[in-house]
Amino acid sequence: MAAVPFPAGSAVNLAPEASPAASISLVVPSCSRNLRSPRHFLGRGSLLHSYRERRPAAFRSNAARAEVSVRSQQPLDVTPRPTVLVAEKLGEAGLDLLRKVANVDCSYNLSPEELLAKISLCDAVIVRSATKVTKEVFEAANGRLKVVGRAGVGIDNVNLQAATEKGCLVVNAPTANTVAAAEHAIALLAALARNVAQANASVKSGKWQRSKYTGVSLVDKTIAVMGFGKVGSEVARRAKGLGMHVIAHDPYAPADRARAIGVELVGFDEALARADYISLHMPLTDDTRGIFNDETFAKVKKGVRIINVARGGVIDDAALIKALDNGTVAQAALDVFEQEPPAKDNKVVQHENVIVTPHLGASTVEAQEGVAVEIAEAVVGALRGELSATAVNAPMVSSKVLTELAPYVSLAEKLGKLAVQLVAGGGGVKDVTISYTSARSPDDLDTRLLRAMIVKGLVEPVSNAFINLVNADYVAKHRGIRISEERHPAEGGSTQAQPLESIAVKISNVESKFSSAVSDGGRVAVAVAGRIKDGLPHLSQVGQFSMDVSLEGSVILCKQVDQPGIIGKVGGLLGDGNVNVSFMSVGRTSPRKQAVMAIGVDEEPSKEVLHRIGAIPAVEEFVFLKL
Ligand SMILES: NC(=O)c1ccc[n+]([C@@H]2O[C@H](COP(=O)([O-])OP(=O)(O)OC[C@H]3O[C@@H](n4cnc5c(N)ncnc54)[C@H](O)[C@@H]3O)[C@@H](O)[C@H]2O)c1
Ligand SMILES: O=C(O)[C@H](O)COP(=O)(O)O
Repeated sequence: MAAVPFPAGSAVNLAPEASPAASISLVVPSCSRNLRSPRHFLGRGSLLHSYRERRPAAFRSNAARAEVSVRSQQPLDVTPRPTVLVAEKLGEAGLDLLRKVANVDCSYNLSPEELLAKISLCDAVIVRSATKVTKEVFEAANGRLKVVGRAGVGIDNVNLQAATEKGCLVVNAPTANTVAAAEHAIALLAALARNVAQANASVKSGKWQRSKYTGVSLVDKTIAVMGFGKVGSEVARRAKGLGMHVIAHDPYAPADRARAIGVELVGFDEALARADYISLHMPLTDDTRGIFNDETFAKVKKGVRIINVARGGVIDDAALIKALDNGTVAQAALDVFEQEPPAKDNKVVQHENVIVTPHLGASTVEAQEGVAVEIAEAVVGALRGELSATAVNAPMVSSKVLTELAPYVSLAEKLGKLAVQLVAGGGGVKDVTISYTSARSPDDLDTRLLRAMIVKGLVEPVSNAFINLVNADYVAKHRGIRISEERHPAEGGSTQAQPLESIAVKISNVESKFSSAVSDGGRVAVAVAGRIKDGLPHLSQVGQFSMDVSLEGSVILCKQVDQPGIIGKVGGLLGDGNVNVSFMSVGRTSPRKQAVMAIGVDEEPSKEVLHRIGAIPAVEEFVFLKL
């Protein structure tokens, strides 16, 4: 240990000298720094942070409120309440949850134009299946809309691509209406087999046609469940209870789940060929749109009965009419339609062998209560910046992983910010390599969050883009930034308990503003690395110079000829300029040769102070970097 002259009260920490990793650190005690919770890294850094930035007026009014509040000594709420538009009917329990944290605007049955007009005033919108959340809606939101909550399962009415591009999180309520949908499928199955709907209408019209409405039995018949997910599995269980043979087709369903319920998983064609009843439970996607078409109906058992509680678009209507007319399909029961509500003269709806319900699958009292709470919790969590377990367009990161990665999330963003500021003409970043040094096996280290935050750090300082976990990969790709990730085993000192020893960010094929940041044996690349020390992000490497600077406030990097008195001179100039130094570290190649000094500062030095630092004869180059 050696004393280094610096303002009184500083703690001094000298790392062992070695070349080129030697570093001398000066630790200036600072006020206590509370580690923010993971949700705040995500929230302030992504969702809520942007929400605040984009609402200066709201903040001005909050500042005014604060003043009044201080004078009158009333409790102060300085956080503006987000606005949640509830565009379709939602259960009271969900609305109550929302109202605790947000201004809730229940505007049902908006026309598309009315939705476009309202959306820029909303931080979140909650819809069911009737509201189309189109690309135009995301554009009209003007960056304010941060969450779309789908109070149900199917998200085919939300333009996910547009949501992702705008960094808008889409969450759904995937579990609360499962049983209701399965029960409705079974209700339609039984009604179809026993002509309940037609017979009911007939009796009410004064007729008594017993032989006309003779039905067919369910017991011992084969039902093919197409889409063996949540609803499909519940339908399968219930169909087995009715004494049916249940087969299922789902290219992605695990065989053990099917085995556990006693269901045989089969290929698409085999399901068609064997089924007396076909019940549809797959989502509407590009792959499933019109999957029941002329070709498909040519493969079914003649006289098959079809139940669709999934999505109308899965069946090609024209093909279904033909199949009904020629007896290939004996009957169909439909809860869902390509266009909802269907036109009055819709031929499928009007067909005598078709029974219909107006998209009632999820419409039970119990399901709607559950869905309302499920979606309200997801939207409130997302507005707080928490990652939702039901996120549709963002990686799901468990809360355990989130908690342990929290400090690294902040480090990652700061390293991205530092690296891009070292690039001369900041916009030309194309090749980025992220290196994670960890004692853990790659399977135990989820780096998606860190990669997203590095992209955020890289792109936001040099653009007006808003980046979060939802759109980081899209933005990087869109800007032609190639991100490669490397993992290196930790060399020592770090344990499995610690997720990472260090993170390094290297930008290749760029010119550096600060030549000492160049690494890669002289090839053009700027590189910085950092680690977590005492729970806080620290800069540990710039180019080939090792150092140890707490990454708070801003950083001055200064390359000089290593000689006595430089640290004092720079510190003195900063002190004269009323700039508080939080941390200082010197890394050098060998004594009295070149050194890179990193100085953490709480305030931004004036141009005059920076100029005077640059004018110190031993200083060869320096750069001021904002964090
Ligand atoms: N009518 C209603 O009110 C109502 C209510 C709830 C759900 N739904 C709809 O039912 C569908 C299923 O809901 P869920 O909660 O079971 O969803 P889920 O995601 O749990 O299940 C869907 C299953 O379909 C499978 N699948 C995907 N592509 C397939 C294909 N090409 N062939 C066969 N299977 C395929 C998936 O692997 C998955 O297992 C969704 O479209 C949903 O919108 C409708
Ligand atoms: O996908 C769903 O959850 C169902 O189709 C229910 O839709 P709904 O919320 O409009 O009833």
